Amino acid sequence: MGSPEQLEDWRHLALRVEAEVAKAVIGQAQTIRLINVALFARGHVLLEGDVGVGKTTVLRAFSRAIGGDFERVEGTVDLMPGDLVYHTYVDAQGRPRIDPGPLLRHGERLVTFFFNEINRARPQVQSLLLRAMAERTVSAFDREYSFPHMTVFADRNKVEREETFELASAARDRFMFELNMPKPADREVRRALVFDTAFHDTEGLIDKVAPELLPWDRLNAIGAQVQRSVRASETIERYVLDLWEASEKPQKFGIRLDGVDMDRLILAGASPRGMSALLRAARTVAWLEGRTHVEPADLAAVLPSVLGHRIFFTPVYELRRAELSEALVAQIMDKIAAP
Ligand SMILES: Nc1ncnc2c1ncn2[C@@H]1O[C@H](COP(=O)(O)OP(=O)(O)OP(=O)(O)O)[C@@H](O)[C@H]1O
Repeated sequence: MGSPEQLEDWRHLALRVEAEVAKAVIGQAQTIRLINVALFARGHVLLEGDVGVGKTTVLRAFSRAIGGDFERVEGTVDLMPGDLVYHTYVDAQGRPRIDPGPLLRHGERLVTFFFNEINRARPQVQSLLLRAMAERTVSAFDREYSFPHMTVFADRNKVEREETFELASAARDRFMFELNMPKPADREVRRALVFDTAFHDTEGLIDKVAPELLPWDRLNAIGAQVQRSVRASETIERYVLDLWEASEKPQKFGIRLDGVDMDRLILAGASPRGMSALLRAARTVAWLEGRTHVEPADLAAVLPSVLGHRIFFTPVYELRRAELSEALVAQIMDKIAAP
């Protein structure tokens, strides 16, 4: 078990990781902070963003800074669950061979697993991934492979909807965050991305990041230690329970959305798993800020990313989910008075 001093050392390392990643990826401070929170809160991340906003670059930069192995898989309609587990080919002597596939071949060194365009992969593939995320083990070749330090980042292409398999609601709930990585709005950042050739060369950007800063095989232990060391007061407990209830019955808290029949909007609010993810993430934010108590600001920092993908609407409203969930979470933060 780590002492408070050790936890403080780890905090400095965690902040150093953010600073290193920010050398490669500009104008994405919030995304970088939240990815770091997910790493230390030991949660998986659903990434939703426009194309070409630097998703791959930010993940490769993180992978280099924290160390361990990186693996990337492309979701396609013909990908089969077995393709994640083994790889078949014919060797130089013409013999058929089977090797461990992308999930297994790194053994315990697998730390960052990037599943690109998860909504192009069939539900069978998605469910294998979800099982691997929850258990961090897979059985194959008559033995169990474990990858206890893995964090999954799954990207959902939001531009195209043709030939896609949307993640089921239960699947979305397995992700601690859904992060929306926006195009930078700042003109100076935009200018640099277009005119500074350093940002046209991903390899060069990744090289700027200092490598292997963290004892990545201790992430689980550090994360658990953070959870034990950061307290939530009774006032915070009451506030969180109100937030939870507001995700189920927003009308009870005076929340109204334009053009929406509030009595028919919600199919299901946040799950217990979702609310515990909220607390784990908020404690991690508090720790990164150098505090030992959760404050409402820590909850506010993660609430949209934790709650947005976990509120389920009735079918009439589900088509407008992106717009409605953002508006609803904003009102929940607005209407429930922070202690
Ligand atoms: N904020 C940023 N900071 C640094 N480089 C960026 C940023 N946004 C985009 N780029 C650059 O744009 C290019 C595309 O980035 P990248 O491949 O990481 O995007 P992506 O979101 O993964 O794309 P896709 O949606 O096609 O998978 C890279 O050369 C990358 O360095």
